[in-house]
Amino acid sequence: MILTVTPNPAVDHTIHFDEPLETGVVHRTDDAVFTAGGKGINVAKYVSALDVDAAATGFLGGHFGKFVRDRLDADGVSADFVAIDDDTRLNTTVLAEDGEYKLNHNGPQIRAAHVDELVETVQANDPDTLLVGGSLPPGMSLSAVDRLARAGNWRTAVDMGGESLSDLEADYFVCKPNRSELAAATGRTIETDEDAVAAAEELQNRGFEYVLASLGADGALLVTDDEVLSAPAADVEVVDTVGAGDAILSGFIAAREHGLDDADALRMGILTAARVVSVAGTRVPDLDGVLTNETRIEVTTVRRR
Ligand SMILES: O=P(O)(O)OC[C@@]1(O)O[C@H](CO)[C@@H](O)[C@@H]1O
Repeated sequence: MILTVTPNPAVDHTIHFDEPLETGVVHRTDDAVFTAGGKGINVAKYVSALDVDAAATGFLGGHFGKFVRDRLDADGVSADFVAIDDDTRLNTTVLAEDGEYKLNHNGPQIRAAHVDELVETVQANDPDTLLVGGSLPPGMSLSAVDRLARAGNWRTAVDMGGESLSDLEADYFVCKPNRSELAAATGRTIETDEDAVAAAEELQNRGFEYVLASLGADGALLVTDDEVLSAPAADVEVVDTVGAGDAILSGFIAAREHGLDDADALRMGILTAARVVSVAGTRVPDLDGVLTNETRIEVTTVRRR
């Protein structure tokens, strides 16, 4: 079973405008989508839709917290969250003619007792795989992530900001940096494909079993002990890119749970992301055909290690 931890869940609010945004103008729309989000929650939703036994935990409070619980319930994702006093945040994505704007709140205050309760919740669920995803809310330190990773016999995946990746100390199964997180984690400038490979390899050498680097329109890289694999992005019409990284990681983790090899896991990540970017916000798209690899994605070996 996979348990995802989202320390800082969100109601994802996605609104669309057929015009560029301008200061001093009231833009109006009737196109709004609300979903339960936060990186770990998205992974729980997507892997559940890929036939993997999954549950979600983290901190939830207030009306938005109730919204997230209700939506997970409606999506059939089991939830075991620690209740907090302050309100879960609302994150807004504005899709305008001039681009995609992502506006994230820092989130509610977390106390030490909440973190203790979270560790106990994870231990009670005793997953095979734990995933910690997204930003840390005020009051929760990075050492709490190492504590979660070390609190039982699970393998732990992380999807966190680049600087955080370089400061983690426990052993981790996989991390999923995007291009800027790779740069932040390694201090390297990433301009070419070769730069991305070198940075992902450097990160893998620091003790991650796998580094799954999501490179947007350039697809993704998977670095293992033995090789570096690369896959292009699928050719689809993109509505918005929110949740794309969570989807790549979900496809990868789900494939591993289904016993598929590294190349198929990378393929499944790409295919899951292609479906997620084709719908607004972080709602669960139709994932039929992803498990059976209906659209073939060419995976190439960049080099053996
Ligand atoms: O502020 P964080 O925790 O880094 O990211 C949160 C978030 O932007 O990530 C998800 C998409 O990956 C969204 O569901 C959510 O709003």
